[in-house]
Amino acid sequence: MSSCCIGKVLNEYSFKIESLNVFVLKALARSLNLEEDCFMNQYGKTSKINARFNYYPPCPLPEKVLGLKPHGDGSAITFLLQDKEVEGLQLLKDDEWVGVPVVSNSLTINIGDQMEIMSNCIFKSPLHRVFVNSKNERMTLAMFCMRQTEKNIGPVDGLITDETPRLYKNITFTLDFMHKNYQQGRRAINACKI
Ligand SMILES: O=C(O)CCC(=O)C(=O)O
Ligand SMILES: [Fe+2]
Repeated sequence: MSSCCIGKVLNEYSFKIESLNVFVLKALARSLNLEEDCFMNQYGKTSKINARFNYYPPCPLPEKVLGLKPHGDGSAITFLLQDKEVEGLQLLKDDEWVGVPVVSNSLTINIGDQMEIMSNCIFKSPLHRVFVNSKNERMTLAMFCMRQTEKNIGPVDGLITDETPRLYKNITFTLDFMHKNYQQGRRAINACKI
């Protein structure tokens, strides 16, 4: 596929992901009996999508190497197109690493740090990692939908009550902020907690 063709396909795919993102943001808001635009309003009309192509070659020492070290996504929502056949993604659930199965013709949807903040920790951004194997290569495409401008994000008003106090500061959650924490082996979300 020529680079021009890849650009066109990726552009079309991004538009489809953006409508799916709006659909998911509204559905998450409705599930909490909140006004359906409340996440989108914070998130802004100028939402950004970062696309990351992940390629994991076969590795002769899979028990010694990780494809991606444990991390939470910095997005609000991530839409992951997994490899058609090869598994590798695991997420931490109740202190155990659980494999995420490959389901054909589907997307894996992950909650990111920005949604954890906006929902005041009702929707949690799970720690996840990728393992490699010695036989097969693996390829995935992650679409990170996020707010990325200078505007702050924070827990939405309707979720802060006497019983459920605010857990996160209002913060400018940029990619830079996220990557700095990641490189230093820390979770950006922890730096947002009150
Ligand atoms: O490749 C995968 O299965 C997961 C990728 C991922 O977690 C990421 O790109 O943030
Ligand atoms: Fe991730």
